[in-house]
Amino acid sequence: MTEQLKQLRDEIDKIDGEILKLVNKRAEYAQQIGIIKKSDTIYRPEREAQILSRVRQDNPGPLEDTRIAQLFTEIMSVCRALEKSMTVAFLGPQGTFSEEAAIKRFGNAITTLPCDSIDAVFRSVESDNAGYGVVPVENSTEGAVGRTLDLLLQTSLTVCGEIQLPVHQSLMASQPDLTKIDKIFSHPQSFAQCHHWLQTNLSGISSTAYINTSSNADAARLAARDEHAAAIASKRAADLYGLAICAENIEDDSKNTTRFLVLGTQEVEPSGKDKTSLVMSAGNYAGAIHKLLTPFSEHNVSMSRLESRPSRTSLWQYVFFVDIEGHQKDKNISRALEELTKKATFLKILGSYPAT
Ligand SMILES: O=C(O)C(=O)C[C@]1(C(=O)O)C=C[C@@H](O)C=C1
Repeated sequence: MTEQLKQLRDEIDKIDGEILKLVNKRAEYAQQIGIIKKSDTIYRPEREAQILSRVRQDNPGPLEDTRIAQLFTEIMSVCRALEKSMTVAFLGPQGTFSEEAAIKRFGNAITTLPCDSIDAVFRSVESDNAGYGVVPVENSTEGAVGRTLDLLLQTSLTVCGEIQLPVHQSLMASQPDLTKIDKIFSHPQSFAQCHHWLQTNLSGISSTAYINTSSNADAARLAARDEHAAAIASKRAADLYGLAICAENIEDDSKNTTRFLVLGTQEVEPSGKDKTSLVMSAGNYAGAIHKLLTPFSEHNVSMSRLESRPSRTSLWQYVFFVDIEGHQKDKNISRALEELTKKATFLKILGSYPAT
């Protein structure tokens, strides 16, 4: 070993000693906070969002901001686990993008509960089998996830967070020779996200050989059992089911992103940069929607999303899912919501939470 290498490693050893002391000191403080909170909610999304925003802002580099956020998410995850263990339900099986989203938000020091449907994720949190649930709500290529919207309308749960996950699809198989492949398994949304790539690069495989599965991870599981099959799924699923990656980043839009919601039972306090989700409906007359939207413009509230969905109560009646910028405790928002209550035939506030 050269003298210079030894010196650098000695420096790293000293720093590791400091980090070790400091993270444990931090964990002790979290433990004390846990005692003060007693039976109160341990997970505080607004506080975690503020910590992540501060460390990103103060980050001198060379580590990238996203790496720093990952590191601090894990530090908070282990501190939180010391206060109380936490179970998070998600759309399974293991290896789905929903699981990735759950770990992106909560870190690895959680118990994960894979569920076989979006309905089951809602049910797990409603019945207290899990403290929180993670469900997909929209994809930048494919649009809204209807089932999630329908269940949000009925549930007693609150939305207490959002997670944006860049979604990169890979083609994988039990052996790397693509000429042997005669069928492809995947979730319908993933087929749609990779439509152009499949037509250009695998034109020999007819779309009748595309087999829909309930999740990407399930597609990987099925492909692992059949040497003539490939799957479109995440790299994580390939690792999990021992598949070889044949092609990476095959999504047609490199910015392909899925937005997930965190479901819980708590009202989240303002973080300083928040979003509020609500669902409303208007009467069936000319100008009804315009009337519903005026309180937002009058109180200077920005709307980041407006999605219509059949109400499922009567024919051609719609509900509108709306995301606005700010927290329901902000003055302009609470005033707009007060007026909206008078104008809407139905209004349900799903929750305010830190915007990402
Ligand atoms: O500040 C708190 O309330 C804590 O419990 C500490 C802590 C943290 O590790 O910083 C952990 C869990 C909460 O979700 C928020 C922050």
